[in-house]
Amino acid sequence: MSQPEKAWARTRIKICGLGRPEDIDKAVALGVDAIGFVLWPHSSRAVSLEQLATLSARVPSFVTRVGLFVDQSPAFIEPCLTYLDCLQFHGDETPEACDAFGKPWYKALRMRDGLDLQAAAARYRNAGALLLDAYRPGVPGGTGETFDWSRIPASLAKPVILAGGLTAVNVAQAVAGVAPFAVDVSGGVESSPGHKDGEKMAAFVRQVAQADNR
Ligand SMILES: O=C(O)c1ccccc1N[C@@H]1O[C@H](COP(=O)(O)O)[C@@H](O)[C@H]1O
Repeated sequence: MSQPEKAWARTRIKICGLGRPEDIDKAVALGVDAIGFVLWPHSSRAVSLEQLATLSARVPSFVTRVGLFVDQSPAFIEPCLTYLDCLQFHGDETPEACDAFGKPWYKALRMRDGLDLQAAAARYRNAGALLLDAYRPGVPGGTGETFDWSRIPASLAKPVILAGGLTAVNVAQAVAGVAPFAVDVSGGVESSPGHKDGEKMAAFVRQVAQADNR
């Protein structure tokens, strides 16, 4: 894989699927850029609206609170908006559906065979970024699986958030090979579903910094 030129001074980090106050405090202390709350109720990492209200209050200014949704109705999403800075759409949402909430958003795309990323970037033209995740039929995300990073074009009209099976072991290689705007990790920094592991989060953040030569 050739080394793409870095367009960013540093690789942003999002840790997703946090459900415990102590995990949020640790992630914030480690300097992550974004905290992800899974609001899709079928996930083992899902938080309720009440939990979202409590957990989001622990996140200080300048750390982005991201809400993850999978093909959910406006009636479900709207009450969550007060507690979120940005929306991650991880299903088959249309661009119009993503645009409907007056919040910054980005679109997750699962890297199934034949996916045309250039066409997707044009279609989701109002997205702040494209999050690229592994494809497993019937599972919308959070699989812990990687995909072939060489499928990502060197030049794409949207910033790339690289996700899918990232861990402290492979993230430096991912950052060097893809030069994404950001990396997103969930299962790779867990001790069990929904329970983040402080050491694994710290190792992940360290590896990204090293890959950035910071
Ligand atoms: O984490 C979940 O439970 C989840 C459920 C439905 C859609 C997406 C989900 N998580 C996102 O999946 C990617 C990759 O996660 P992993 O690091 O491979 O575990 C990431 O963007 C999570 O935000």
